[in-house]
Amino acid sequence: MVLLSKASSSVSSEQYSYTSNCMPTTFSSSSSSSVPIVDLSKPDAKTLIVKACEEFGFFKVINHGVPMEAISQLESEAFKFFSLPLTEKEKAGPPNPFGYGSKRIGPNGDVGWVEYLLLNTKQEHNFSVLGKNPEKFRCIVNSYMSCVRKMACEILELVAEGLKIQPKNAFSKLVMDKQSDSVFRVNHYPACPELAMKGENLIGFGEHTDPQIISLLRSNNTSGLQISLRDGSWLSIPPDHSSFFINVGDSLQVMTNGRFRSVRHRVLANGVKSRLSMIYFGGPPLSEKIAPLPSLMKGKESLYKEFTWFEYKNSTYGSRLADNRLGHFERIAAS
Ligand SMILES: C=C1C[C@]23C[C@@]1(O)CC[C@H]2[C@@]12CC[C@H](O)[C@@](C)(C(=O)O1)[C@H]2[C@@H]3C(=O)O
Ligand SMILES: O=C(O)CCC(=O)C(=O)O
Ligand SMILES: [Fe+2]
Repeated sequence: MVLLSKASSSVSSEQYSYTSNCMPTTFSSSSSSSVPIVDLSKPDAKTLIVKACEEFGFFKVINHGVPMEAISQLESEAFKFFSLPLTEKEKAGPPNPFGYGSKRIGPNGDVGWVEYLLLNTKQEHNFSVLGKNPEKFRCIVNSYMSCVRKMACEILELVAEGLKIQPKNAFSKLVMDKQSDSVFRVNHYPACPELAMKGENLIGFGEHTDPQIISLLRSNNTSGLQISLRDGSWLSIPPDHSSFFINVGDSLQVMTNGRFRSVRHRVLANGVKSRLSMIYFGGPPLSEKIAPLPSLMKGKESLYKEFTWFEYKNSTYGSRLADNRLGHFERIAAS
């Protein structure tokens, strides 16, 4: 069921007692690059962001303005939720597409060493099944999301300024729109002690790109996140619980006509410590046309066919995690 790098083994822990299907895998990783760090309070932020989005589709943000209190309250509520008995957590599931999920990711057979809560940002959830004090959980999730949405807006305005796009809210207005189809996810990767003993790798969340515009990720201090570099090697991202990590999503790649790179990334589970991550996926309204901004075309053809976010999202949910989802929407260049 879950991928390990060497021989087969049976994995068991309190809530994870199942046998994994182990497949030999080689995990090459790179250590010669490091991730760009952007200080949002500095005047060079917009230039560094554009460069990072072009080169990596990924960067780390410091001085982000999200109060540590909002972060730690959510982390503590999330840990409380994930430590409930499985039967309690399953009351908030299955994720179709929102709710509690365990091991299965998406509707098409992907699996990972992860359990999660997937929420939409329009607060249409039945929070009454979310743990012991659902009202408290709801307040904490809402205040965290509004802080992170503000940061997403700030970053997207810096992107527009860095790319000399007018008006500067060309991207940010999409995630600030009341109809914005944004998603919020909390992932919990339990420690897998068997891995520590065998020195093996276990996929927590398989490789993929995020379909939305931008993703803002914060995790506790447990490693696991890797991004794919242009040469195909994997770069391990050292965890930093006080910073945020930003991913360019497929939609931003399209809106910049391929100038920005939607980064492939994955998570490996940890043998010793559990990882908790919270990700805000900033998406446009469903009816929004996703197309390159005219000012970025400079007489060039669009690399992509026209589509709405609704069409892209539908196609996404028919795909496997590792698929190249944008592939269907690329235009074949006329020679
Ligand atoms: C396998 C899948 C899970 C996913 C929907 C999909 O069919 C392909 C994209 C996956 C992804 C990756 C980024 C986000 O975590 C996510 C919520 C999203 O929008 O696209 C997940 C989807 C999911 O877990 O439902
Ligand atoms: O949990 C993480 O650190 C990243 C997970 C991820 O990439 C996702 O949920 O799309
Ligand atoms: Fe992701």
